Amino acid sequence: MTVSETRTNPLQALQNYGQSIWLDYIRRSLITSGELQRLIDDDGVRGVTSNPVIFQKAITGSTDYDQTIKIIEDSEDRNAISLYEQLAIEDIQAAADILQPIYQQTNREDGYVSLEVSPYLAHDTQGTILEAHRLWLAVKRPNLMIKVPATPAGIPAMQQLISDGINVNVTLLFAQEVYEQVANAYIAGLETLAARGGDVSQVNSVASFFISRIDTAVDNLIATRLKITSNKDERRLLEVMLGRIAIANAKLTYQRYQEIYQSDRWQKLAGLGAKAQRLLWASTATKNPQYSDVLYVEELIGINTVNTIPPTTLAAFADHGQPRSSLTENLDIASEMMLKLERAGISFKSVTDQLLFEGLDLFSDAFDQLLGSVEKKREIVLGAKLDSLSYKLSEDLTASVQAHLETWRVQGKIRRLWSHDASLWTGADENRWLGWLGITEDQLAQIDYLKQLAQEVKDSGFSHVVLLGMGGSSLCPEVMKLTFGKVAGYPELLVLDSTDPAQIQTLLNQINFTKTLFIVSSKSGSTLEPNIFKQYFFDRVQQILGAESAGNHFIAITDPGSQLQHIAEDDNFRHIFFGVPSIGGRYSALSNFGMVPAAAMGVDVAKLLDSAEEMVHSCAPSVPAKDNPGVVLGIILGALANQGRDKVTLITSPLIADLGGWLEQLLAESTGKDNLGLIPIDREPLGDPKVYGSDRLFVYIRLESAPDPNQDAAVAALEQAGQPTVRISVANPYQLGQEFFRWEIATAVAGSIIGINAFNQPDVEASKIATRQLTTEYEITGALPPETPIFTEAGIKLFTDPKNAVFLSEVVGHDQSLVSYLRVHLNQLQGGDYFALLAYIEMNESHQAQLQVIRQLVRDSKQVATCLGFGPRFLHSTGQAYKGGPNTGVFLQITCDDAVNLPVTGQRYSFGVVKAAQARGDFQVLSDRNRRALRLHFGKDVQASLELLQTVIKQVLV
Ligand SMILES: O=C(CO)[C@@H](O)[C@H](O)[C@H](O)[C@H](O)COP(=O)(O)O
Ligand SMILES: O=C[C@H](O)COP(=O)(O)O
Repeated sequence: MTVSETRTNPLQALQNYGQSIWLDYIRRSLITSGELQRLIDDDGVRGVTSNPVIFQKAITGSTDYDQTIKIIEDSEDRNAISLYEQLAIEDIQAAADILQPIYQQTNREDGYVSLEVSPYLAHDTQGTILEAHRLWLAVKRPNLMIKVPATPAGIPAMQQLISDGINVNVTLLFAQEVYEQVANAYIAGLETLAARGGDVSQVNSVASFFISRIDTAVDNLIATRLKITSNKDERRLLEVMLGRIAIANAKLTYQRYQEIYQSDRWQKLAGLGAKAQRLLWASTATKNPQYSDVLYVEELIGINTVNTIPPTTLAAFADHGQPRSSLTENLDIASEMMLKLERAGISFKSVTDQLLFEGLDLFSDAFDQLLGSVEKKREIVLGAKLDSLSYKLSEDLTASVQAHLETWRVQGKIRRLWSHDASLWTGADENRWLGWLGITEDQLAQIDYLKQLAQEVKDSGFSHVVLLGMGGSSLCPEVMKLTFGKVAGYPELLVLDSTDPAQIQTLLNQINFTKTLFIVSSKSGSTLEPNIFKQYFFDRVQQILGAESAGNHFIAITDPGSQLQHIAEDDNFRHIFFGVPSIGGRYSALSNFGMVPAAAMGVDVAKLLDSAEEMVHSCAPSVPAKDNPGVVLGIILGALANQGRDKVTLITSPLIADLGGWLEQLLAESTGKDNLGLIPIDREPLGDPKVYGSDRLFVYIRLESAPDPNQDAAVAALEQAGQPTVRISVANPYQLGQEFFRWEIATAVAGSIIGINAFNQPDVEASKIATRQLTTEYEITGALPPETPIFTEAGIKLFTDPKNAVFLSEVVGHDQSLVSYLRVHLNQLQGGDYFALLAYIEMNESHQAQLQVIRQLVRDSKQVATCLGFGPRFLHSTGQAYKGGPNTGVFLQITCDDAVNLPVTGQRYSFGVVKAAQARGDFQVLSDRNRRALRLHFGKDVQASLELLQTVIKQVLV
């Protein structure tokens, strides 16, 4: 090319027409490769815009960011949104620095880079204001523009931000009327700033007016009309509008711009140095290949405008663009075009309303994808440090799960969960029970007191720590004890959660009072069992060590202001650790109820909580449903329950088997109510696939450091047989903290899908009341109300409620025997039912083994799910679902005469009486709820009675 042939770059030439070209694109390599600088130098680019779609394409579709994600994650675990923001902010800052000279040379007219607030805030004025301020402070560049959508909530936010001196790019503008609101809000914002004595010349703003999407939408409507009309005039009218409405709309809006910024009102601000809010043409890539690829550049050139252009259109215009002052041409035709549109019966208002709606969705969807992709990249970096989850479901079940996942994503339900929205459940007081969402972070922030406690207990030379508590106050400590065992250098943890005198005696045989630290743990501080445990053990310690020293052997964990707090203060307990009132017992594992006993037994709680925090980040509100491990699990649990697969069968590696006990409470007590919910099936012996019905979901929690090959084989066989399965991999026991959190989220989500309040326990309260009536009666009369068995054989007495007694005796007829009664009772089991043994006897290995055999016999014969609970501990756990959940349980309660008599200090009743009252209270509520329940009462020789029962059951099931 000779010198004379050298032609000015058409992009550069646009400056001569008063138009600035910005680049509608950002990506890290654009900056690091020097390409942005080249575009500035060669093509006259004077600004950069970004949006959620642009960042989604940049981060999802490239490896530009992977190394940075690794570096960040290696130093400190972050959640997806915080990772994304760091990446985006780094890019925005780098682009702002490159554009800084233009910002200065143009006296702050150009040289801006835009960063959009979260699209999830489009309907939240205050949220947008806060987020914009946060991003403004984080980016720390004067040539930043914060993008805010032109929604009814976004416009007032923009006005406020302008008055705060923050540059704003108002985006998603389609309609002239909305533009006018935006321009007025901008002017009002500047007026406020001026009235406050602020420097209005420092603030700048653009109004991003979308172009091509209008033609796409209108052309589609026209095409539909053309298909159905043969009227020539109408066809001509319609055809003439194809590809012309967007430009007409922009021209008329530009005319309004000129009028507004010539007004007297504006002139006052202009006199103070204010800059007009320029119209910025966005969405200017041609979408219809039949139109010129530079249509939305060539036709929109005018003084004091900006066109933000994506790279391909930029290159096309540099190649063959023909600049001319086009915006003010043929305004009459533009007006006519808009009138014609209305005349043709196409409502432009409906089109622009719809475009705004779709535009918001598009950005939200892109943001979801972006955050999902960042989460995936984060998971790759974390590897086995994050427990993984996979599932195998039938096609139907998969479709149902996918549908729920999509609903949760589209309706922003994870964000609603994290923002404590009670309407996700029943709209009662659920919002008051979500404190567990933030507990891991809070605990880590004050980890020192847990470390100090661990050191103090270690130094004190205690041989045992005894945890006295029930349900939510005992099950996590029990998981810690059974998983971590005795930690070298620390006392051994023992957990007492039974009023069975034999069980208490077994504990007494294990400890030396002078070397034992007791932890009385009760959130409410008013639960019967921990209260009488405290009375008993405190009295014993006082007797041995004297009144002065006893308190030194006691720690309390309770909610502030509880009765237990006052008792602990009066008795000079060594420590009182507090719970968080907005965390219910079963969600309290990662709070002091789990962590104080764990620290006392020498578990590295900082390590456990750090690991849990990784799962918290994965379940964060910013992680879309399908990538959110807690939500995925919850949706599977909820969706399958709603289709009759409500028996959540837990298979746990031997070393972490006790997690099942904790999960039982969480799932059953949270969801089992209103005749709905999940029935957890824990520790049921594994069987051949043919012994299971079609009411199960199997969840295999595999400890990768110590898996059980038998479980592996059984689960593989179940998958093979088409049973629905979820697999969770836990690399090592310290990652159990992750499961506590994942399952809490999952339970809350499942509860929402099932449609119940996941945070109350109405039927547990009912049996507490029934028990209290009985113990009160005992205190007055010295005896529990008399009761008569319906049948007795070999020292085993049968009790039931009057209705069931009539039913049983009618069916049994004259053939009265233990075998007959049990046969009739068990014959009530139908497909979809479950069988539960409720044993108010000492929970020890030999009793468990015998009851497990009975359970397995019933399961194999009836092909129903089976449960085993020891009373009274299960009352604070699965008891809720047995009474309040689906009425599909057939219950066999077992009680016994106590061989040991242990008095409760200060009471007329003994522990044995309390246990008997609990069993009777439990039975009474089961009956009140029309459950199918039979009670067997053994004599003192429990072992022998269990053996007999096993024989009888075998005869029943032949
Ligand atoms: O709003 C601005 C600039 O302020 C742009 O980044 C704007 O988001 C984009 O031009 C559009 O989203 C692109 O839309 P489209 O070409 O996909 O229809
Ligand atoms: O799960 C909770 C149990 O019912 C015990 O309650 P608590 O911690 O208030 O004593």
